[in-house]
Amino acid sequence: MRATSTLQSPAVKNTLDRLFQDAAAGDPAIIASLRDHPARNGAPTEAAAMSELMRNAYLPVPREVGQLLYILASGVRARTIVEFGTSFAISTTFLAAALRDNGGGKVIATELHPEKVKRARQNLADAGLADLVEIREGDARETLRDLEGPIDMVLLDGWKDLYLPVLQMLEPRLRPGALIAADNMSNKDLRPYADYLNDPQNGYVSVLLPLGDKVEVSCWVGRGDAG
Ligand SMILES: C[S@@+](CC[C@H](N)C(=O)[O-])C[C@H]1O[C@@H](n2cnc3c(N)ncnc32)[C@H](O)[C@@H]1O
Repeated sequence: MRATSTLQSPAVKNTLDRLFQDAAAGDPAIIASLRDHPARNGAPTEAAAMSELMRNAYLPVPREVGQLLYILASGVRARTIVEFGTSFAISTTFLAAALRDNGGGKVIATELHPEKVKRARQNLADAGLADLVEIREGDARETLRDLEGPIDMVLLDGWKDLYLPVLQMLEPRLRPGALIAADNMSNKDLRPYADYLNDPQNGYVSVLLPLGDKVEVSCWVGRGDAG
């Protein structure tokens, strides 16, 4: 009998359980070891250098945020989803599971660290979802530049200073009603992003959800003549 949701299939469930366990076992020590690093104390650090420091850290969305991503992608019957910041593909797995249940589509994912790209591809293969994901290795500002629309949904979960430029780059290809989920909104570096999304002139209706480290969920309504 078919499971009600692909999230309940043994391959997806077992893969997510293993990845969340590995993240819980390893991430706290990595993050603690970097506590005094200049990059964690506000000093500007180039995206690639930061990714190298975090090469073994999962930094995943929590399970409830993963569930939210599945719900949003299912709710808008997404076919094309863009993900900025893939790491070991935990969030990607939730998004791809929704695509499977929507009848197909593609997550265009992007990750800067080559070793993480390899591990993410393996994890997606283990979950039986590799056919629904294209991982573009490199800097999102380059890898997502030539993307074809229309885009139904975007997840922003890379380094925080790039949420706004990456979203603005994708904006011309958002379809009306596209959903944007931005994780880690409690990070003060995301104030300019929140301000932009909450200014109605910019074409979004937006709300902050108290899940995990806080998630901003926004709907692209466009910059038409609001009268
Ligand atoms: C918070 S983690 C992503 C976690 C992932 N979404 C999950 O739930 O499993 C952020 C990831 O974004 C990647 N990243 C940061 N800046 C990037 C950029 N400019 N282009 C592509 N990837 C980037 C980092 O290497 C890191 O692996």
